[in-house]
Amino acid sequence: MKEKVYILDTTLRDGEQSPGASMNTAEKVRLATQLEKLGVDAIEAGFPAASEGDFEAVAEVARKVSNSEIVALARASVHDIDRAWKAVGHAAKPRIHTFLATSDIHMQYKLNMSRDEVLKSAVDAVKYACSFTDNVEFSAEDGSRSDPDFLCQVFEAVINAGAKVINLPDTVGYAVPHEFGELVAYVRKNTPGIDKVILSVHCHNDLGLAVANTLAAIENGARQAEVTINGIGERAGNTSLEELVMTLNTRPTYLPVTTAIETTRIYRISRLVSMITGMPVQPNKAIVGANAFAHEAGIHQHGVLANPMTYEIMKPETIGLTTSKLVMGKHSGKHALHKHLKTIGYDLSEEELKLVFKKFKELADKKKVVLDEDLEALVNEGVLRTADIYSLQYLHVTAGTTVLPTATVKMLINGAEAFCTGSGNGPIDATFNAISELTQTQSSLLRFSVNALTGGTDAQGEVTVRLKEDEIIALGRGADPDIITASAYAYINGLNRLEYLKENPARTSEAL
Ligand SMILES: CC(=O)SCCNC(=O)CCNC(=O)[C@H](O)C(C)(C)COP(=O)(O)OP(=O)(O)OC[C@H]1O[C@@H](n2cnc3c(N)ncnc32)[C@H](O)[C@@H]1OP(=O)(O)O
Ligand SMILES: CC(C)C(=O)C(=O)O
Ligand SMILES: [Mg+2]
Repeated sequence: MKEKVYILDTTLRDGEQSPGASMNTAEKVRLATQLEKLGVDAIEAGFPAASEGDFEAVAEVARKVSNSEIVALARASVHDIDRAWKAVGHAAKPRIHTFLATSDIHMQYKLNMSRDEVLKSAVDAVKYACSFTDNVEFSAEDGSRSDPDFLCQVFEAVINAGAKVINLPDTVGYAVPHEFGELVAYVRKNTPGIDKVILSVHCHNDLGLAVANTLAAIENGARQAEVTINGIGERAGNTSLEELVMTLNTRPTYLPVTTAIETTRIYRISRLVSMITGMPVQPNKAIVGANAFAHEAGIHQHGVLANPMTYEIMKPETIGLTTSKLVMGKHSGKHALHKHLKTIGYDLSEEELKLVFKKFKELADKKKVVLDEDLEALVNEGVLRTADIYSLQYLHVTAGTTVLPTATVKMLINGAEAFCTGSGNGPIDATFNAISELTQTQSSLLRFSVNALTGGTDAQGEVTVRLKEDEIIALGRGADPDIITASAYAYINGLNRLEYLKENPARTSEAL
């Protein structure tokens, strides 16, 4: 039988201490309701003495949530504890969390207090909080940099004063896993009464070790982990809930513990936190990053198509995603391209695939991600087309603030040279009018879009047009550093496709 590790989520308190991540009451309530559904044992909703707004938010969360404990943070002071209790006293399961620093540097420079004064103040605070509720947590701020014997002395005293949860924070993220694990073991061995309470840890990620330190602590007997969604929190953040829980879930024999977290809710709550706080999740973030279940390299994509477990240690469904993603880019291979083309409606023969694959690689060298629309154009161009009727030979455009935009176009039409001059509202309109005049076509332009294929003012411009003639629709695409030339290529490309589709109506639905 596995022992339970209690999860205290502090996204609404320490997470909110991320610069710019402040949440209002409605946002805190919305998140707290989702955290409750996620199955966290306790929600630290805020620091009621910090402001009227936070007091209100904690009080409202305490009204709305009934399954998870609602925790309010307070300094070791009568005023803060009074505010904390006023805010959470009406919760179905309230907890007061009071804290005081125990490291020499914090006591000397920040608190201006001696060890004896800190010991007394911690005991007084816990006793006062216990006059409201028997559910009191005490944290020794900067515990990991405190003298271990003094730490044990303070813990013993606050346990005797009534604290039910004893928290050992690595406030500044200075600990390393084996050392932090040893400190937890030391505290367990040298604090009388520690087995009657829950030993908790609260790690920060300044060295990127918050999750590793929390795991080391659990390995050594800690049974509450303080975490945040997406690992947000003061400075570099806190232990990330999703990384901790998914490590325990994915490696079930690593530690003999379990949590009550409903993992299939992880992805959506990660998105919600990101949306509410305005803090984007980095794409390569473990578990919830956009790339965590995305594969770009051809060798990986081939493996994943054969059996996802070749390159996926977790099923995407476990965190609430429907599937993993095969991203079409310059590292993709033929297997993935074939499969992807099928999903967007093109079942190509071996020969056709070879042709499109070559063009796909050329395009992928220029573009970061190849979109479905690009693939569609490649298929249309490479497979669904015969020799062009129209091609551009020459284009000269005059445009500016004081001249009528004019375009002179020379084309090859069925092998014969032809040229004419057209005018229009702008240089592209003038070019299109000249081409339309030369080709004597009646198509209408349904869409015209310009994208930069690369960055900077020297970017390749890519133009896409959608043309319609007699109920037949064709896409045209052209690329050139000059967007007027790119537009001419796209228009002529679209006209060639229209001609082809008129001759081959069976291909029409594929080209749409
Ligand atoms: C590690 C952590 O995450 S701790 C939690 C951090 N969270 C916050 O700070 C919440 C937001 N904070 C605030 O809104 C404000 O700092 C308040 C309302 C709490 C206090 O504001 P102020 O009274 O203006 O004090 P200020 O923030 O400048 O300084 C902190 C004071 O608290 C004292 N203090 C710090 N920690 C504690 C503690 N655990 N117990 C008692 N006093 C403490 C400091 O010594 C200092 O006291 P002083 O004013 O007598 O010098
Ligand atoms: C208040 C305490 C638990 C804290 O956030 C820390 O020490 O990092
Ligand atoms: Mg903290």
